[in-house]
Amino acid sequence: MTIVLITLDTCKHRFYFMHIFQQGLGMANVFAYQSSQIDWCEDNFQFSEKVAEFYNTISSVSFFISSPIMMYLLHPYAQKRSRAVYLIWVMIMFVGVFSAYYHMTLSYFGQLLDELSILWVLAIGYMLWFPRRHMPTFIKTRKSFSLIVFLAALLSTILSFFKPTVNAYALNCVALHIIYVISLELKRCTDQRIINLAIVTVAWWFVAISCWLSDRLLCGFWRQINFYYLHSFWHVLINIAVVHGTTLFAYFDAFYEIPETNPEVKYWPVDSQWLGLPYLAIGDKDHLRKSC
Ligand SMILES: CCCCCCCC/C=C\CCCCCCCC(=O)N[C@@H](CO)[C@H](O)/C=C/CCCCCCCCCCCCC
Ligand SMILES: [Ca+2]
Ligand SMILES: [Zn+2]
Repeated sequence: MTIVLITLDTCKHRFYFMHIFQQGLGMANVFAYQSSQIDWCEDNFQFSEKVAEFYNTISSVSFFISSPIMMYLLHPYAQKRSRAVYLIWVMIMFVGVFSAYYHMTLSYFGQLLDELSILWVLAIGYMLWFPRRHMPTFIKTRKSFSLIVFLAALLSTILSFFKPTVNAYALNCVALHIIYVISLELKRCTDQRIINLAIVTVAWWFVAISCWLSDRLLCGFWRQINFYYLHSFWHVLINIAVVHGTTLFAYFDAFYEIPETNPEVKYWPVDSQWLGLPYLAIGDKDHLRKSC
């Protein structure tokens, strides 16, 4: 009897919460097609009445192509360092699924799933890779740093319900902080391969964010020339930037935390910076340690 009452009570609160949630947004149904307050430049329902933005939906698939490849390539590093490396890429697969669902429906629920999954990937990235020596001095261990990041992500999750239109801009600002951290790391780095990787990472991000901003802010212009694919380009370009960025942070992390493994950046399938995807390999030979 008690269990039934508790269940009924929880359900009542859940419905009450959903009611406030929907009333607050002035929407009939958060799952409904086009209930999101954001609509990307691409024409809606061009090819099917089930898929709102076809190219934006299809390009989201790129996240679940890169993720299994990176999990496979990073296997030796994850074994030595932490299984959380796999978690990052599993979460990025979820980002891909939620992003596809969001662009397919343009629902408010889809938007939140997309944004919150990105927020939590970033949070796990910070917990795992934020360089120890740049942590505030009052934080003594990675465990306490992770707790603070966790609480900040939790608070941001709650805040994200209040003004949904600013969430994406706020997430993009985190990328600026990541670039700042990269610049701090590069100050003590003399390995030209790593410096090149950092430059290429920021370059991919720059092209990606230019597409994102242009799609958001200059849609009128792009529509005039019937070219509204910029957000789908962003999906692919940010995916490439994330592959490069995560490899860079994995390298910094391994260099300081597990130096005995001789970490080395390699490229797959061809070991060329121009033709391959970068990943962190665990070295099997002694090579000259450069300073970064
Ligand atoms: C100590 C730092 C550790 C860094 C770890 C980096 C981990 C990677 C994190 C995030 C994955 C981002 C995946 C992007 C998904 C895009 C889905 C999407 O398009 N969503 C849009 C709606 O469809 C939405 O408007 C976009 C919101 C903004 C997302 C901002 C992502 C920031 C990505 C940071 C990338 C870092 C790469 C290196 C930067 C120089
Ligand atoms: Ca649209
Ligand atoms: Zn998108």
